[in-house]
Amino acid sequence: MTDSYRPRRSVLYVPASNDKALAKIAQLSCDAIIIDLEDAVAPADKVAAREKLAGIFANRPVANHFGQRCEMVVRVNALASEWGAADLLAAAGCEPDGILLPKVDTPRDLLEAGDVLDDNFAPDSVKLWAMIETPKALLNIGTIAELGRDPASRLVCFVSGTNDLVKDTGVLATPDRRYLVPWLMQMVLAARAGGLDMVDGVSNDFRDLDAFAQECVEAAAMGFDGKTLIHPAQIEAANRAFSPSTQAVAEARLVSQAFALAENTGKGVIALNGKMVERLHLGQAEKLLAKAAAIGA
Ligand SMILES: CC(C)(COP(=O)(O)OP(=O)(O)OC[C@H]1O[C@@H](n2cnc3c(N)ncnc32)[C@H](O)[C@@H]1OP(=O)(O)O)[C@@H](O)C(=O)NCCC(=O)NCCSC(=O)C[C@H](O)C(=O)O
Ligand SMILES: [Mg+2]
Repeated sequence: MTDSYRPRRSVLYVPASNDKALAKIAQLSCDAIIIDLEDAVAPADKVAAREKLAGIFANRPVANHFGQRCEMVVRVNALASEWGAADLLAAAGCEPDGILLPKVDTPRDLLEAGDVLDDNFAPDSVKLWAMIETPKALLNIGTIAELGRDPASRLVCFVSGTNDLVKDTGVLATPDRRYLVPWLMQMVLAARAGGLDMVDGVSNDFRDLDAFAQECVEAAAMGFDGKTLIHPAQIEAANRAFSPSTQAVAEARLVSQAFALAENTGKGVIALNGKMVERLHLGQAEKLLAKAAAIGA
C-alpha cells in the first residue's frame, strides 16, 4: 500500500449504453465505477457508447451522495479489435482515473497502449488497469506484473475476468470457485510482486446476495483488495468484506502502541498478550490503520 492509498473494495461495472444505470452513479457508495465499452455493449452500439463518454465525464460527480470520491475508470475494447484504438483515445481524452484494458495477454499489450497514451497525453496522466482473463495472461502473469514497478508503464491495478477464464479454459464454474482458486491466488501473488492492486472478478448471480457476501469474505481472505460488481445491490457486502474489521483495527492499535512504548524503543521483537510481535507486524498494523482511516472505518 502506498501513501496515496485508494480504496478499491467495490468496483461497479456500468454499461456505457445503459442510460438508466448511468443516471444512478452519483447515488452509489462504491469505491470505483468502470464505464464499460467492452462486453456489456453490443457490437452495433459500440460507436454510440464511445460517443457518450465525454458527456458522462462532463457530468461526473465530484463526490457521490455519501460524500466519497469515486474513481471513474473506462473499460475499452481490446486494442486489437476494430474499436480499441479509437476507444483508447476517446477514453483518455475524458481524463478518467484509469483505463481498463481487456484481454491482456502479454506485457506488450500494455506497452502498446502506453505508447499511444505517451504520444497523445502527459506521462503522469491516465493510469492503466489490466484484465487478467486469458490463459496467456496467466502464463505471463509475472512479466506483466513487473510493469507495475515502472511508473512509466502507467499500470496500477489488475482485475480478474473469471467469466472469460471459464470460457477459454473450459473449467467448471462452481459456487465455491474451486477450479479457479489456484489461478486467482496466482494473480494475487503476481500483483503483490508488482506493487499492484488486485480486484476480484464478478459474481453473475446478482440476486443471491448471501452467496455473494460469502464470496467477498473468501476473496478478502485470499488477499484481494476488492471485487468487481455488476449490480448496485452488491456494493454493501463488498465494502463490508474488504474493510478492516473492528477487531483487526483494535489489534493493530495495540501493536502500534506497544512499539511506541519507551521500553520497546529499538527492539525488533516483543511479546504482546502472549504472542510474538515483530517490527514487520508493526508495518502491517500501520498499513491496516492507514487503510481504516482512509475509508473511515
Ligand atoms: C445484470 C443487469 C442486466 C440486471 O439489470 P436489471 O434487471 O435492470 O436489474 P434491476 O432491475 O435489479 O436494477 C435495479 C436498478 O438498478 C439499476 N442498475 C442495475 N445495474 C446497474 C449497474 N451496473 N450500475 C448502475 N445501476 C444499475 C437499474 O437501472 C435499475 O434502476 P431503476 O430502474 O432506476 O431503479 C444489470 O445489472 C447490468 O447490466 N449490470 C452490468 C453488466 C455489465 O456491465 N457487464 C459487463 C461487465 S462484467 C464482465 O465483463 C466480466 C469480465 O470481463 C469477465 O470476463 O469475467
Ligand atoms: Mg471478460
